Amino acid sequence: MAFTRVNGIVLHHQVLGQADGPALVFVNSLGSDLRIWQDVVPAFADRYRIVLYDKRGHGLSDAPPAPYTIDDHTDDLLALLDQLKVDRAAVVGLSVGGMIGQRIAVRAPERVRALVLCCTAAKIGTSESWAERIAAVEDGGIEPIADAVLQRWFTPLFRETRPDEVVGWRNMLVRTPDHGYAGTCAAIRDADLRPDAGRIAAPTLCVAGDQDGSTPADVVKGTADLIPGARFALIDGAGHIPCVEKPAVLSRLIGQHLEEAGLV
Ligand SMILES: O=C(O)CC1=CCC(=O)O1
Repeated sequence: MAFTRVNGIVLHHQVLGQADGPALVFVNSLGSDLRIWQDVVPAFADRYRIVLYDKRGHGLSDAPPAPYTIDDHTDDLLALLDQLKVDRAAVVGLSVGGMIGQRIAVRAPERVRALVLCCTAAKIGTSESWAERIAAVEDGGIEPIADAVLQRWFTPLFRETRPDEVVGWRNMLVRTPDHGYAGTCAAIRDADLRPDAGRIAAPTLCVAGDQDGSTPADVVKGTADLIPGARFALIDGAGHIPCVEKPAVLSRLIGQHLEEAGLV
């Protein structure tokens, strides 16, 4: 666990694995923090230098006043990599984390060796849907929307058979600062990365969950189709957070992609 000041805010991050291995960065989703990667990291810790962090407004990182932009989040990641002296990294991003991954691949292509875009898209939702969500959170906090979010995060099977874990991940969600959450909703609302998707040069794998209620498989596939050479993979029995629900399957897909990209 470490804390670093970048762009005027403190970011919480962890560096694990092999100090001299290729860098592998994981970027979390809306309402989550770096703990969502805990069951994926062990598959890579023997070969990679792994960087986990809480993006602004989330986890133990600072939550400056809303709103944020995807470029704010991207600036934070670039500054964090500078601080850690990581010149180039493979980037795995979940949902809004995948939007940050797409943006860094366009803005700083020399720093991205490979990209895994998990349950994400170049455009997520509509301005109206995000405006509604921001208004709801500004009005009553995250608690009243939490159960609806959890329904998109996890499949019915996961929710029925692993209720204590659902409670734990729900606790993570509702403990996100309201303005950190709403600020990142605004970043997603305002981001349309489709015009630049064709400029992504990093080898890219797009992964979808077959029961994802937030970025359905056809939406993820639509983004894969915009990125030159991108591959698409579908995980059966997964919602929006396969790093929690299907970590072994996701780890295998990430590992194969990184090998094909020549990282190890
Ligand atoms: O809360 C959701 O609907 C899931 C989600 C959308 C963007 C993100 O990062 O998570």
